[in-house]
Amino acid sequence: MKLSNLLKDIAKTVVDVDVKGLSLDSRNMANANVFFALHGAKRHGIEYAELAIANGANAIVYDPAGIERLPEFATDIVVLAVAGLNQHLGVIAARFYNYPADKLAVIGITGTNGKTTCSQLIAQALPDCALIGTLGWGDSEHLVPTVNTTPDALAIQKILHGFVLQHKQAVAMEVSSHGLQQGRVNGVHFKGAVFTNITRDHLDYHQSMDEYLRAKLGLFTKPDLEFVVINLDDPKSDVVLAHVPDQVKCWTHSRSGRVWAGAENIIADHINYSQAGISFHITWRTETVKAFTPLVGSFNLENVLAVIGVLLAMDVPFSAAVARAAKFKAIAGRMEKFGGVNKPSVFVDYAHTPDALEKVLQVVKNQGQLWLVFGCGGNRDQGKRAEMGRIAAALADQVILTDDNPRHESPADIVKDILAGCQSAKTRVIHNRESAIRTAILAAAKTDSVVVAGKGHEQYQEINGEKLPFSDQDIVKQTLAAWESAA
Ligand SMILES: CC(=O)N[C@H]1[C@@H](OP(=O)(O)OP(=O)(O)OC[C@H]2O[C@@H](n3ccc(=O)[nH]c3=O)[C@H](O)[C@@H]2O)O[C@H](CO)[C@@H](O)[C@@H]1O[C@H](C)C(=O)N[C@@H](C)C(=O)N[C@H](CCC(=O)O)C(=O)O
Ligand SMILES: Nc1ncnc2c1ncn2[C@@H]1O[C@H](COP(=O)(O)OP(=O)(O)OP(=O)(O)O)[C@@H](O)[C@H]1O
Ligand SMILES: N[C@H](CCC[C@H](N)C(=O)O)C(=O)O
Ligand SMILES: [Mg+2]
Repeated sequence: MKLSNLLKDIAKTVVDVDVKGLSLDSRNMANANVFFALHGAKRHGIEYAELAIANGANAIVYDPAGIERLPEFATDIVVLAVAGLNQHLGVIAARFYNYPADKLAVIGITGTNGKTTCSQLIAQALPDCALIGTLGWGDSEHLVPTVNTTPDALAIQKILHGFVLQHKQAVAMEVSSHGLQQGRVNGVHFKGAVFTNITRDHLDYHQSMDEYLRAKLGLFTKPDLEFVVINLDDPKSDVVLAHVPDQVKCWTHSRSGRVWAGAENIIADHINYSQAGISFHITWRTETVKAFTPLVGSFNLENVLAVIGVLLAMDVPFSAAVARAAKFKAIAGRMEKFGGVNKPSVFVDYAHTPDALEKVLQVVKNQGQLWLVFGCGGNRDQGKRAEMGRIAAALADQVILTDDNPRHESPADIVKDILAGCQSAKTRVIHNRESAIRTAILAAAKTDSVVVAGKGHEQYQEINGEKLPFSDQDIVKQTLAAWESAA
């Protein structure tokens, strides 16, 4: 394939090259000869062009933004400027991989919370459905880890191409607001788009909640979208629905009885939440049936309803969709329960936003004393810290503030920000996360509950750019064994 074909209607190529492969990272040029130098958040890829050339690049396509003076390259290197390159990259990669998304039913899921849960449940329910998201990409049983929830534009097309070769039928893909803003999903043809909710997060990156929502809306105006599934109980659902083009079929769900005129509405009522799961009645069109899912918490009912919406939109019969919900398996690091039965119940959960933390604590409340161990990530939204502190103080009986990926920030400063919302006798600080978890569990009575929030499935603690091995799940298991021996 020629570079001129890849860049058709995007940039004019005077000298052409045969394209062997694409890369946007000078450190990873294996099988690639075209290097895309992006205007990054921290630096410009052009700084690495020489290294890319040393590693095999013979064409450099760069974003002129942020470049004062272009370095001098050898004459046999093709050098091309493309304004707004990151927004074009997805289409360029889609062309290179022959539009893999057109051969798959790609379902994009966006929202502050619930993306991983919904995508995993969709993959559990649909045959030959692959995943791309926080837990990795591939089959749910064999996920390849990803750095980002939504990978970069080149990686996405390459992954989708691999799915086509493996004869996958569908893909459930988490679409983050960063991914949308940076054009990582441009060139992906989505069949369906799901909106879970929007609450505070990522205001370090987006300028305001309006900007954050604006980024998310980008998923609902993708060309050739066939259907959307919208959570009508989220206060911003009207805004999302208002942006959906007329020809796209709308599915909605609610627990409140709300319906949307002209949409296919799915309603849950007679809801009974328990530690064993959720039983409810579900109504679609004129049919009402009894339903059950083993997942716990009101937020998981929203996730399950969204997934049932996707299944219906994909022509799965209503009874089959409801039957699948009864078989859903819990997802790693999301309300993952350890202990219980003559031991404290310990929940490892990925709540790292105020809304998620509040919802998780509400689920576990009233099971003895409620212990909470959590912290907030460094180099992320600082404003959410005090809010999470306030929620912790309001809902938990004992709070231990600890470290959660401090990255390049001082752990003491992060905790200080959280403490602004929860300075009280019930709060103490133990920076070492292992000690914090051990302290909570060993002090808990057998009827108590302990929530360890924020890291869920993560297998590391990120400090100063280094990811040190660390697992909440492992520490919880070890400490529960120690609790039992001491009892
Ligand atoms: C702030 C942000 O989103 N950054 C993402 C962005 O990197 P960047 O623009 O900061 O890149 P940079 O470090 O400035 O480098 C500029 C360019 O030079 C290149 N480079 C850099 C170094 C080098 O040696 N050689 C080289 O070629 C880089 O590949 C890049 O193209 O583009 C990269 C490639 O797509 C992403 O991996 C990176 O995510 C970083 C790791 C990150 O932490 N992102 C988080 C905030 C994020 O994206 N989170 C969302 C949402 C999470 C959720 O709520 O679920 C996600 O989708 O993961
Ligand atoms: N629908 C929901 N509404 C509110 N909170 C939720 C919902 N679903 C899950 N949660 C909470 O949010 C946490 C993260 O859930 P999940 O991993 O599914 O979200 P996500 O959107 O993929 O998050 P991330 O942005 O980090 O990828 C869960 O551990 C739970 O505490
Ligand atoms: N995808 C989210 C995950 C946060 C998880 C938490 N453990 C943290 O590090 O803040 C982010 O990158 O903001
Ligand atoms: Mg996720």
